[in-house]
Amino acid sequence: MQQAFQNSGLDAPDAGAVNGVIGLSLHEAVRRLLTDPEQKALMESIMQGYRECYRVAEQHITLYPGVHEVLGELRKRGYWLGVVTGKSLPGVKRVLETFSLSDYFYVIRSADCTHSKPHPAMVSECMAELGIDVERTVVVGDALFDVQMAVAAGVPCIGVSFGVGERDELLEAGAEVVIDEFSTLLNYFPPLV
Ligand SMILES: O=C(O)COP(=O)(O)O
Repeated sequence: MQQAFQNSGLDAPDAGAVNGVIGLSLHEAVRRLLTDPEQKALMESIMQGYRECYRVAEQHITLYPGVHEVLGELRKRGYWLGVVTGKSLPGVKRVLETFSLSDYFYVIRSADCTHSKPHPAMVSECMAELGIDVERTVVVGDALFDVQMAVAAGVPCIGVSFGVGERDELLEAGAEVVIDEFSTLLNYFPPLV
């Protein structure tokens, strides 16, 4: 993001500010970082610059340890998994395909198709598509916007400490618990079948 701002002739926002918009749609993230978000041409230029930088950077994405094992076990235990993301649909599909994760997820909502987090739409739409209600849904997320989205949707949220957000801010925003390792998730999802 910092590079994208510089490529558009602007000062780079500081790292803390960039960290604070992770999870939002690209449009909303840039809007919040710009001092004058009314400058439409500038918005477009930064967004385009970001996409180009991101395509280079995404080649270095790695998975947290145990992701395949945990997702496979959750599926085996009878849980229906979905992804709700600030990424674009092509972006999230590329990640899922690159890491052979697509088959774990029954439903995907991305911020280019509906409202950005922290609006509850992505969670609500996933529940509607799967035909399940708030009593049988849990959001797992690493960012403040994930917890805020879950709260707005009326769904409990398990926070994770190894991503964007700080433990305390996730708990303060309403996360039920914050876990430190991906595999700990299994403690909260006993077998359904
Ligand atoms: O990593 C991103 O690009 C956005 O984060 P998210 O997928 O948790 O919304």
